[in-house]
Amino acid sequence: MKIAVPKEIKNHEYRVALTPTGVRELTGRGHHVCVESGAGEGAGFPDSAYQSAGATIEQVVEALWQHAELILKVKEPQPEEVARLTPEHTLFTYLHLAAEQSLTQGLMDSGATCIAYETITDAKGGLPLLAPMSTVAGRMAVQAGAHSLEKAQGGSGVLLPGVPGVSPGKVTVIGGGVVGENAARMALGLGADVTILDKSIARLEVLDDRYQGRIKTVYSTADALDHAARESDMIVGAVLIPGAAAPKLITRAMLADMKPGSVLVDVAIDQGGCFETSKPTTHAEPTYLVDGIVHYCVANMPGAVARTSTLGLTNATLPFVLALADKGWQKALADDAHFLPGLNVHNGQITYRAVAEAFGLASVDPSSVVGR
Ligand SMILES: NC(=O)C1=CN([C@@H]2O[C@H](COP(=O)(O)OP(=O)(O)OC[C@H]3O[C@@H](n4cnc5c(N)ncnc54)[C@H](O)[C@@H]3O)[C@@H](O)[C@H]2O)C=CC1
Ligand SMILES: CC(=O)C(=O)O
Ligand SMILES: [Mg+2]
Repeated sequence: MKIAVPKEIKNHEYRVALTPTGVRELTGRGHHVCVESGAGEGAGFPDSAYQSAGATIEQVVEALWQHAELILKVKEPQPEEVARLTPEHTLFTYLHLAAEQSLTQGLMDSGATCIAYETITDAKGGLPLLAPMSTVAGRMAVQAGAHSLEKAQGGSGVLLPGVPGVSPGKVTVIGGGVVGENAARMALGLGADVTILDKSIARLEVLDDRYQGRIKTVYSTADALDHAARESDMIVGAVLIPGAAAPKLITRAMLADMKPGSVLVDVAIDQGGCFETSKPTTHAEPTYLVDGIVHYCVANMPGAVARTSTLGLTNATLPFVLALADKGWQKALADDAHFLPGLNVHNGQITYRAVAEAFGLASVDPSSVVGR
């Protein structure tokens, strides 16, 4: 199969979808891999490393897309990339469509087959291609939030660990999944006073057992959210309803109850964000103020630590990439009930129900598309 790896073009996105190690696996099976010149540079992989692994290097981005059957990316396609997609392409990348109607429409109009990393499942009920980047984003959320608490960043001037004689800062994490647990772990390590809110009692039980009371767990209700807004120095938004738009849990009215200079870190921004006042920001300008509250809403947080993130992401994606290359998308998805929910758009139709529901559109069952 002809496989293409473009250089990512989103603001400050330095990850790459395939490492030279992955190229070696693919070329060893007889596939042809073409990498855009400089695609791996930001993650520490020069063109020469890809060439040594058997890839060809392409300087002209249009030619790279034109000759490809399978396109491997990291971030959702940007408008100029959507314009390059055709019905002959299979695209494998993060999509987060429920947050972006124009992208969804663009992918439908392209006729391409679009498979999202973030809706592939596993036998344990997890999201194995989202989890490594959620781990990174969760760990980064607290360092980004702690920096945002500094006065020069518009923050309240609270140091999360406190000092002897001064109480630590309070961190509330809404959603105790992969992002939430990793954020809480970092906040705990810094010495903050940490609380996790979740709708899942089963998940709160796991966290309570794992952290033996060092992290407080609270069932997420409107009252609990009000309390969190009043008391917290930092709130991390980490909820997910797979494939769907995030619920708005902290409203604009609640900002008035927060301490001035407190910080909201909305990691769930890639699914539209879980705070009413969130809007996507970039690494170039990561924060903004609303009613005196600092908002950090970067939608590609792991891109900033591209070396670690690329290695973590590609470890998880490689088995799926190999299946797509060896079998073609239809058989690869038909053979694997956990890979199948990755299919979001095919031949102009939405094949993931929560995405269609977000826009009041119809969806088709992915099984019917792959003949499963
Ligand atoms: N901004 C960025 O750079 C990145 C963002 N993310 C995003 O972070 C979000 C979280 O991802 P994961 O932790 O992997 O998901 P997860 O599925 O592991 O955890 C989500 C948790 O939210 C809980 N939840 C759902 N609705 C809730 C509600 N109303 N109140 C309280 N808890 C609720 C669930 O019970 C679950 O425990 C996703 O939107 C994901 O796409 C992930 C990686 C990078
Ligand atoms: C999950 C995601 O959107 C990211 O890693 O950028
Ligand atoms: Mg996005």
